[in-house]
Amino acid sequence: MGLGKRTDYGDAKYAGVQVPFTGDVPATVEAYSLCGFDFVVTPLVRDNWRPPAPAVPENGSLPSPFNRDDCLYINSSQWANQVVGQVSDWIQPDSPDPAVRQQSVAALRHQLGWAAHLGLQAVVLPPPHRPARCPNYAQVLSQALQGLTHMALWLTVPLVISNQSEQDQQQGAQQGAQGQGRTEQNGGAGAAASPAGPGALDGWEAWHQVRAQCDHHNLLGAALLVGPTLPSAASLDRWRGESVKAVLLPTAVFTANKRGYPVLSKPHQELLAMFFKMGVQVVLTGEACHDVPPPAPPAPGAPAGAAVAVGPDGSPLGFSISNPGEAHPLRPYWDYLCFLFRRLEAVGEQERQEASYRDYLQVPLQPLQDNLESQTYETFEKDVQKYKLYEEAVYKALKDKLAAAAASSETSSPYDLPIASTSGRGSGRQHHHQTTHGSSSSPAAAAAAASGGGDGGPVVVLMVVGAGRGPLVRASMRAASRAGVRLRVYAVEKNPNAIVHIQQMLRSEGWEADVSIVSADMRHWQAPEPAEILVSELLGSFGDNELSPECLDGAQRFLAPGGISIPQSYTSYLAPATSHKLHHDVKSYKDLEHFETPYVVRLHRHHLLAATQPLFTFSHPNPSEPIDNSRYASVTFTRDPAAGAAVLHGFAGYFECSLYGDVLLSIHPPSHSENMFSWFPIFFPLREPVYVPAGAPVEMQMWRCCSAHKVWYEWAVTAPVAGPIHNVGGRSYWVGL
Ligand SMILES: C[S@@+](CC[C@H](N)C(=O)[O-])C[C@H]1O[C@@H](n2cnc3c(N)ncnc32)[C@H](O)[C@@H]1O
Repeated sequence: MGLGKRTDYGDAKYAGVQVPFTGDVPATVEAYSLCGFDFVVTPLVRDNWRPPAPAVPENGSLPSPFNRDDCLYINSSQWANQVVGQVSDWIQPDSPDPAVRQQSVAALRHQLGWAAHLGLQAVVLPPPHRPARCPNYAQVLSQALQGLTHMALWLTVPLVISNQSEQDQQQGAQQGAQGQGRTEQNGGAGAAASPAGPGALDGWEAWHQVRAQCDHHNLLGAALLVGPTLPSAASLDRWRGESVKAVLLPTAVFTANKRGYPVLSKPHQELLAMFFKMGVQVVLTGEACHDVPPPAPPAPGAPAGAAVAVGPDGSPLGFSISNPGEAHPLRPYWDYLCFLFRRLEAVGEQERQEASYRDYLQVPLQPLQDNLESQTYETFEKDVQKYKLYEEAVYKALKDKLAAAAASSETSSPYDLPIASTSGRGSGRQHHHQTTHGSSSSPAAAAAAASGGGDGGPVVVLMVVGAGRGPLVRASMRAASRAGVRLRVYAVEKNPNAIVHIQQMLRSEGWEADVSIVSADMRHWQAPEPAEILVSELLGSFGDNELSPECLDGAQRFLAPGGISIPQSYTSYLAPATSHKLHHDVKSYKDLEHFETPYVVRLHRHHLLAATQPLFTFSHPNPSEPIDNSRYASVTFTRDPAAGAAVLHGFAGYFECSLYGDVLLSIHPPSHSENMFSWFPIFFPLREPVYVPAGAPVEMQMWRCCSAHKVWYEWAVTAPVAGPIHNVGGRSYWVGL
């Protein structure tokens, strides 16, 4: 029935329970569903079942591997949705004993085949018995995965593996191998520095061994087995980017509170909260092992025979116990999971709206090369916070201009002011008529406007370049009104369709006299007068990737000496990232091009392996002569050794932008502008996942390349191992100039 009614954490609301082998699946499912659990995990065969000898009978027909009574038997899709199969725990495909190995491989194949035949949604696989080296296990799984279309394999991965059991396994393996006249190399995983603590192995290493050999197959996921001792928080974070399908939570991990109810330690609660938020389901394992007091007497008005359900602290949970399942010994564990799930903070409105974009690959916009659609502008314009920041930046710039003008007026004549001294409404309107009909305004009209009668207040020439449907014009007008300044605005936009919306805005706001619309490419427009302030928003998720530098280099011709560009500068940032989901989605295109394309993504199930590093900075206006917007950076990301080894799927990119003075507009996580949602991060994928040993730094190279008609990025990993340079010569992805 779900841990709660909330839907904001996806499938995490469905909890499962591991149960012994059952011959009567419907009755078992029913009993545990009365107790609250949504599905059961049950063995596919009886414990004592072993595969038949491999001999083929004389008549050529293959022997049936199972009898009806030996194996899980279901014949209804309803049960298939509520049953997850469990592969026998004794199976050891990498046993040093050849007989055990052969029998294990045969049993694993039989059981996987049977589970697929039943149409189960998933099966839980036993943990690799030799976590440091399990090629046979991986090979059988790999073969099975090739034939599967929907059934998932959930590999049990203990978060922490006892070192002793691994040593025993290795010794056994060496003895076995010597007996056969050959030796085996240690796979390395067992020898790696363990974030699991002394005397323990890192379960992540075992997981990585298997999934790497299974070529990162999407139907192979991890079922994380939680023990009483947890590894470091930094190492647990790695699972955020992995394909975790379930958390196996033994009843033995619970402690008892003062009233005897099963509860979890604070670190375990936090771990569970992390997985709930990732949408991961919990499966309770083991028998009830807490002495829970009998249910409290029924609440007044409750149905006859009902008892009140209470939480671990004894407080009523708001519902009555009126069915036998609620008196089930595992019920207090389920109640506690409900309690933890229900108390999670609600997902914010913004995050809820973005939920459908989570980990969804989008190719970045190219607003210079393409004309954006009205709906795209409409989406931009919903971001109130972005325009507030622009308004603030324009306001501060105007205030500084006024202050500078006032300071200079004390020492010189008013005609020297950096601000045009007057503006006549009549001249302004005329000016507007000229520009809306053509693609440029007339210098004569501008000169007339600058000297025209009017009310004698200060007038600042402000140009919005790349005005879209006009929201930055609106923000600038608001800032001017706050600062007590009159603006003469030029709204320059190369998308003729967007201009229709600006015209409408000017009419409805009565700004026709103050704003001139210019239908032109800012790089080629001949401005009738210099601008004191140049406002633009040409930023992509990586800052410069929508070609703001190239456009503003063209536009700065008409910025007055000492004029201000808003933004003043922007810097891109990168961090190495694990994201199984993104890697899989890019890979599913089955071509090179998609691995050499950066994507805009609302990153969700991902993990940053190290802190971000700054990459490329652009400042405006740019006084360099000639201007060179190509860039190269070599970046090293150091990692906390306690975080353990990890896998690198690509790089997450962000930008931070100084609009003016201290007004910052940022999607860089440490400084992200509050409530701003216009940009999702960017993701640069890698063709092959890279194993990063514990504590090993990641080094990458990134180039911003420019030619006459396009700009593109190339990127490569150079440590811990060198990999291919991606997108050489912009062969797969570029931004058109
Ligand atoms: C990201 S949109 C921003 C639009 C608007 N300022 C806003 O905040 O909603 C960038 C706009 O700049 C325009 N643009 C891009 N390059 C341009 C250029 N070289 N000259 C004129 N407009 C340009 C695009 O057509 C687009 O309307």
